[in-house]
Amino acid sequence: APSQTTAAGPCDQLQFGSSAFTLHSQGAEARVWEGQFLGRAAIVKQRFSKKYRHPQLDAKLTVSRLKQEVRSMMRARKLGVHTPVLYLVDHATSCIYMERVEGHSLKTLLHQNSLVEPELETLLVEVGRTIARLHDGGLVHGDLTTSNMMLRQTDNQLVLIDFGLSYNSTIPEDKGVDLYVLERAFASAHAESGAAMFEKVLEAYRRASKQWSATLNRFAEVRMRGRKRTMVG
Ligand SMILES: Nc1ncnc2c1ncn2[C@@H]1O[C@H](COP(=O)(O)OP(=O)(O)OP(=O)(O)O)[C@@H](O)[C@H]1O
Repeated sequence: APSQTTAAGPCDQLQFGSSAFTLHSQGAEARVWEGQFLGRAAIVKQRFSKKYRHPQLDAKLTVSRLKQEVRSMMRARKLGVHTPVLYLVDHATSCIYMERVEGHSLKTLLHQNSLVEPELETLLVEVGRTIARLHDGGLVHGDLTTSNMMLRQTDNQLVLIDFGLSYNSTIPEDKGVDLYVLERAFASAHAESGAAMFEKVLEAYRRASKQWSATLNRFAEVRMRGRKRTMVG
């Protein structure tokens, strides 16, 4: 039963029933664990407290971020975007148990040059369509990078992960910033071909999104502001 979940010690161990989880990675606000959940490969994302924050404020923030992340994952799924299957939300330990997506991130695949045409083009088009689906549904991802997009080996589907910074918005500026973050990610992680790849993503977005005009106008403005900042700073 879910109530058996315990996080022993200062969160350096994680246990569900009799199965133990091993630490996969540690970010600034969350730890990611790997293990088995009811016989399935699982990832557990655990939010932890920030010592410098006021304890009560901190607890409230942790709870609201956890809820927001879960809601956003579910919302994306309703919009037809693939996200990890949600297994369990444990508020007692601030943990989200979810499907472990089998496969690699887009970042890894692009670095390894393991994608060749026409698969690469198909995938970039899918990225653009996926973001359009999120945005048209009023959801902004908040951390669109090629590390947060995975190609699931079992069905060759593009799966979006890490909804930790996602929020509801229909404001073109917010969507424009979302696209700008992805453009920067392509440019910095995939130097030679990054710009050309992002152009394909953008073209697919333009074709797929009903609100493309307002969003892409804002995106152009966000981009200009970004450039000015780089030139000054
Ligand atoms: N459902 C999943 N299936 C497979 N791998 C996952 C899954 N969720 C997370 N990961 C892996 O764990 C890493 C960190 O997860 P996530 O990005 O959600 O946490 P985070 O602490 O917010 O990280 P970041 O600092 O990148 O924002 C991912 O980059 C990915 O490699």
